[in-house]
Amino acid sequence: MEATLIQVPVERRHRWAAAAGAIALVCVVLAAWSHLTTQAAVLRPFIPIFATSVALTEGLTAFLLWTQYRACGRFYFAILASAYAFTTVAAAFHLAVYPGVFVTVSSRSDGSQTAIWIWLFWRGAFACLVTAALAARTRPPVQLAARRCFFGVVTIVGAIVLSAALCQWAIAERATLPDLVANAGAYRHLSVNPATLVVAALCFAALCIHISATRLRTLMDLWLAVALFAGLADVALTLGAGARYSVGWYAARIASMVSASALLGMLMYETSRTYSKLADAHRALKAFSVRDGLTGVFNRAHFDERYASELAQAMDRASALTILLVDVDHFKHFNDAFGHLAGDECLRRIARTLDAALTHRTEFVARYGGEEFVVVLPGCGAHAGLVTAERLRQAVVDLEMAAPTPGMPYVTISVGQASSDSGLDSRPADLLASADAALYRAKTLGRNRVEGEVSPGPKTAFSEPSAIYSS
Ligand SMILES: Nc1nc2c(ncn2[C@@H]2O[C@H](COP(=O)(O)OP(=O)(O)OP(=O)(O)O)[C@@H](O)[C@H]2O)c(=O)[nH]1
Repeated sequence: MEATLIQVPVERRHRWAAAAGAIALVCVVLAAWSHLTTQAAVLRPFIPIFATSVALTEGLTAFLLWTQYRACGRFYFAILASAYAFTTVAAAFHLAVYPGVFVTVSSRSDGSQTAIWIWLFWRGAFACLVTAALAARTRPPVQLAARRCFFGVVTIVGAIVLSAALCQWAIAERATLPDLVANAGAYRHLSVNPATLVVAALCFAALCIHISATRLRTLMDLWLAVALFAGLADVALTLGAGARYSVGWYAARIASMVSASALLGMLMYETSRTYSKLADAHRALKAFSVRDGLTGVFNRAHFDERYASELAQAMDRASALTILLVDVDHFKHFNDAFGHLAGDECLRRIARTLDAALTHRTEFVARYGGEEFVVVLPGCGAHAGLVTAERLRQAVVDLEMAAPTPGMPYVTISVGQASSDSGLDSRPADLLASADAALYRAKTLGRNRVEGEVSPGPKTAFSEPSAIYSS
């Protein structure tokens, strides 16, 4: 799984999605092109909706880019986040000064000029900052967490302060800044003003530099190109629109929304995919972490946790629970005679056999350590436990794995049994100690046998040594 989106290579489906977005935008531009200057209805709520949605999407994009920066330390993401933070602030100011939203339409102190100057800063700064980010693309990540945080905060806060300062300056200097919009919102001076042409050139250059520098190899490159392309379309349409609330003006605002949301859509989609991949990886890791690497049955840590909770549940429900401690007989001889690899294979086969011999979903086998296994049988009393233990012992004999020990043709196991319904103290450790004592007896009484701890009454051997011993 890729650590950050900068490393996610572009796949065919990504190209199709980005191409679909760009083609939809081109269709909007073409559809509007011959009617750019046609006046449309003046929808006053449009600007608040437009500016709020742009500010929100760009703010969210800045935040997600910041989280990418925090995760990987690549300064590239910090600069991109600052580009979006800049435009978030500019969009908010744009809304605040737009004529007819919070200020009157006609007075000289309104935002008839400042709104468009702020829009120019917004478009120009976005193009510049995205291009500046390219320079940091190949820089190694900032490793130290404190430095990472410091540089990131300085970059983003710097962009926010710069944006707010430029917007404030545009508001303060509204009397001296050249007029871009004539009375009644006509863009008479807009397309001939050098500032506008510089911003248009910056947007075009940013798109070309971005494509040639990145070759659109990663997801980030691809969707940033869509955002830059939409930004350029916004500028081109605004220049051709002729006036506010014309067809071209509305089309430009749509392009601006595409520019604001292109990267956000990709970031949200990829973040949700990353979460589902993480959940899969977590599930796989969890399943893997409870298994013993050699035998594939549950490991000791899982046994410790699950055994205690199964026993507690059995106590709560007043039902029984049996545990069987299983030890491979004379396993050292086996290893010495056939080698450790054969010993490993022997343990694997015994583990599989024990596991396969269990009949209930709640029963389980774990490797207790070395050549010892433990079997937990919830809902199983002392007598049924001894029957199961005997079945397991026989199943291992039936494997007919050759043993090197004199008088023992096959590998065998000894089993010590203890049950919670035997009148014994039923704390997990006590039950285990009883099973261990029973196993010890099975060993001392000749191996290949089951010994149970049944109380009250004398401790009983369940099975006599098998016939294979006496041969
Ligand atoms: N191949 C292999 N051997 C192991 C593994 N874990 C423990 N052993 C071996 O198991 C053997 C256990 O020996 P002992 O404790 O003397 O027990 P034993 O020879 O089975 O004798 P009894 O238990 O008294 O029947 C040691 O030789 C360990 O090296 C393992 O993962 N793989």
